[in-house]
Amino acid sequence: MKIGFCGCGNMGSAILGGLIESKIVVEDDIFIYEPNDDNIEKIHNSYGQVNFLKSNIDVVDKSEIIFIAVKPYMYKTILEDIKDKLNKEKIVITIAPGISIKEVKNIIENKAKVVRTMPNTPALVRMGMTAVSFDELIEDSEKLDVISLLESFGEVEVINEGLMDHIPAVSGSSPAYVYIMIEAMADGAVKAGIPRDKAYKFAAQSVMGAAKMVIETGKHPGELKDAVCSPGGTTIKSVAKLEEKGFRSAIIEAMKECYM
Ligand SMILES: NC(=O)C1=CN([C@@H]2O[C@H](COP(=O)(O)OP(=O)(O)OC[C@H]3O[C@@H](n4cnc5c(N)ncnc54)[C@H](OP(=O)(O)O)[C@@H]3O)[C@@H](O)[C@H]2O)C=CC1
Ligand SMILES: O=C(O)[C@@H]1CCC=N1
Repeated sequence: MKIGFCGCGNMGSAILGGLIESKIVVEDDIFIYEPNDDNIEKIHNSYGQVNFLKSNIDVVDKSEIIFIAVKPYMYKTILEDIKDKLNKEKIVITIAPGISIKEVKNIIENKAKVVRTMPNTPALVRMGMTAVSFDELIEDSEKLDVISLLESFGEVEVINEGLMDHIPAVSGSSPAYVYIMIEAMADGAVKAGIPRDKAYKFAAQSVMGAAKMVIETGKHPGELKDAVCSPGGTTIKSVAKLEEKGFRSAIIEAMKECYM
């Protein structure tokens, strides 16, 4: 499978890293156009055999599946640039919030098949969460190929495109909320005298373990929370303080802001 990247910054590099680490694609079959020299250097230092090309058009020419990994406002220009190199054998994968399959198909004049996704940066460590919606023209075998590709860097859920605008809040953007929480937990630990490097480890490992408990036990998060709260113990005191400070509603309100 020949995979192209039109742009390869934070999210493109995370997908690239996941694809290469999972070995679903070899470096030699990856084609990238990326104008930022710092990003090129970083990618080159990690994955020396990937092919850097001179334009997005060259990337499309060489690739079967193409990730458009640029900022949303650049999509229109880039899709217009590449459209003459597209054909029905090629699949364009979008990763931007707020851009529908229909809009993309209109810009490229229906010349290729389109897959809309919302990934997240933990793809880099193959712990990504990707939502995917398909163009109606995509055949079942092509859907399976795309899903396998996306699964190489994490979990995948096929969803109705009508829900796609709500996915950044819960998975595309949500790693940022968790990083803030880990940072805050580490600051609290440092305040109490725990060395900073250890503080990050305690905080991050606890977040990862708690997430794994939700996924692997299938228990309701509230039940898992109750199991941590001993009567009259330490946890219920911090839980009460979180409720007093509006922890839950802060998250729900933040998610509303995320909606495009
Ligand atoms: N970051 C994230 O967690 C997530 C991002 N996304 C989506 O991914 C997309 C990319 O975001 P992100 O990776 O964060 O952004 P970045 O800015 O990190 O990456 C975009 C890259 O595209 C490069 N670029 C600029 N112009 C062109 C061009 N004409 N052709 C090709 N590449 C170009 C940029 O270079 P330069 O720096 O020089 O401008 C940059 O390196 C966005 O649509 C975003 O919404 C989706 C899910 C999660
Ligand atoms: O902040 C953004 O707009 C992108 C989309 C999801 C995560 N990052």
